[in-house]
Amino acid sequence: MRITIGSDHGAVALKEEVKMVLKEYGDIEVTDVGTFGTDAVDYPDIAAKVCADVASGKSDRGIALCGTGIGISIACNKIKGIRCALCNDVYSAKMSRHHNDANVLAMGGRVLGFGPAGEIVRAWVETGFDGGRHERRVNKIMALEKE
Ligand SMILES: O=C[C@H](O)[C@H](O)[C@H](O)COP(=O)(O)O
Repeated sequence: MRITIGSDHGAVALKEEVKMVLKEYGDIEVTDVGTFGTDAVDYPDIAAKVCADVASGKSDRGIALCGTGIGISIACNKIKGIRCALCNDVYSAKMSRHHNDANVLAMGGRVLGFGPAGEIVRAWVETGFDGGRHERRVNKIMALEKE
């Protein structure tokens, strides 16, 4: 699996922790689009970089982080082809894959501790899409982009 990850200044430390979790798998190729320091950056710019990789197929999925996860998830969901789920718990992370086929995970660096965030990432990476009735609904979500 190829994953592009990015964060604003509010989640740089979390981004490093998430990368360590992804590295444990051994077969996940991670692209880090920044930011790399504590200087303030604008989360829509990071959302655009993460989602460009997912929408183009360069990456299979994306992980987008900011202080709360709210701003970057809103921005990601403006981009065609993206279904970004803001998840602060493992159940939501699993369901975002089972039912929504979320291709971008958002989390908040000022919300989550490293332990819970790691569990969320593992659940999200390891869970598949159920299809069936959920495929119909996801297709309707994607059709909304064309309106
Ligand atoms: O939803 C937005 C994110 O939480 C941002 O990380 C946050 O707004 C950045 O705030 P500040 O510029 O005060 O660090």
